[in-house]
Amino acid sequence: MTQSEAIWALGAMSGTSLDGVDAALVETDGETIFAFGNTDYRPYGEDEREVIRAALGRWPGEDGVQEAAEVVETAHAELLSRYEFELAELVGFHGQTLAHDPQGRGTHQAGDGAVMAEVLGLPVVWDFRSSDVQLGGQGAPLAPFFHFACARYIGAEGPIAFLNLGGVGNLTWVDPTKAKPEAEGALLAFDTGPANAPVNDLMRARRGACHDENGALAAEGEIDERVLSKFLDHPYFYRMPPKSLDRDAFAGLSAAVAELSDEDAAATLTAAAAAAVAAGVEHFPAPPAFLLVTGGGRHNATLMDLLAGQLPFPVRPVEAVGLDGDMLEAQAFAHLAVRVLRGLPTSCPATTGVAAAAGGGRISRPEA
Ligand SMILES: Nc1ncnc2c1ncn2[C@@H]1O[C@H](COP(=O)(O)OP(=O)(O)OP(=O)(O)O)[C@@H](O)[C@H]1O
Ligand SMILES: CC(=O)N[C@H]1[C@@H]2OC[C@@H](O2)[C@@H](O)[C@@H]1O[C@H](C)C(=O)O
Repeated sequence: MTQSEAIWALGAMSGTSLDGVDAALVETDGETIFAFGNTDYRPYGEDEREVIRAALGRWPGEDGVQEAAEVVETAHAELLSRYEFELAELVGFHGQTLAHDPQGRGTHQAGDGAVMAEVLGLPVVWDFRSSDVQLGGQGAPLAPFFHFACARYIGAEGPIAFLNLGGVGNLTWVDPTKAKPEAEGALLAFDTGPANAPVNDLMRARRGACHDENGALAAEGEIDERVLSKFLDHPYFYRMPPKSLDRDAFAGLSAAVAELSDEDAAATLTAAAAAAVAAGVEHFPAPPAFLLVTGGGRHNATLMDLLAGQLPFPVRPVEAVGLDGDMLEAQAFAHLAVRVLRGLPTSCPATTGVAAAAGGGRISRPEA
């Protein structure tokens, strides 16, 4: 594949922390990243966030879901039609995960790609996760196939790792010397556990804030070791990867800090996020040269310090290698959209647990 066969794809991600929509342009052929382009962000207003929050855990057709989908579509339409994205030839639209139960009811991302295709006048790739789940996979994480391309883009010569600290955390171990992402031994990826979501929920309930800015509140508290060790007894940590989580899978953790002071609760939830990552890296097939941290949690100094203290290899924000940690997931869905368009796989046994490398996603085109 040569650069002339690459296109500018626009990816959009509305993540589990419900803060807003990220969008980013990537020039890619779905295998090689040639360039990163413009990025932008559109936060949800408090009213919009409440509509989405009210629909969390719900499935298509249930109360509040259509309203949430409309909020998601409106926010995306506003963001993706901005002038700075005029280069876009294809859109990768993740939507907003409302519910994720791969072993049960499936996975549900709100937002209709066919509507987006009409509004934007561009082909839209969407519903990235369902077919993987139907094939027996976890439907997540999907960013690893993009991480493989990123590892090559930054010139990594051996195994490295990515950690996304969003609402939920997820780890990707990647060996970019393998021929392709679905090759044996190229990837291992899985969700680590709760990352920012429990801290955000605590801050909202107790302080009326959306997050613990820079981890300042957590830094003032004492970690409750009893709560932490009970958290680490959760069977999720003993399961072999691949494995994925629903945002609220660890609801008991928030209940366990209910009696603690604000400071101690924040410290304990932040320590839980770090401990989940430390438990996760035990599954790596070999030590990575370094771990690159992406997602909003890398702005939390308390969390980053805990990670640096607990992990046996260097921990750096992805900016250390010239990537944009606020936009990596949006960029991932741009890259994955091109893979879907070209019929390339987006998941494999080592990323979602699907039986064999699989493609996913639906393609909707504007009618005329
Ligand atoms: N300055 C900061 N200090 C502390 N935490 C921060 C800061 N900035 C962002 N965060 C945390 O990062 C979160 C947003 O992260 P991000 O945008 O990566 O999540 P997401 O994409 O919604 O989630 P996911 O990756 O799980 O889908 C915020 O909700 C907050 O908890
Ligand atoms: C079901 C779902 O939306 N999962 C998200 C969520 O947010 C982080 C983590 O949990 C990851 O599994 C996934 O997103 C990223 C982008 C992924 O698929 O790689």
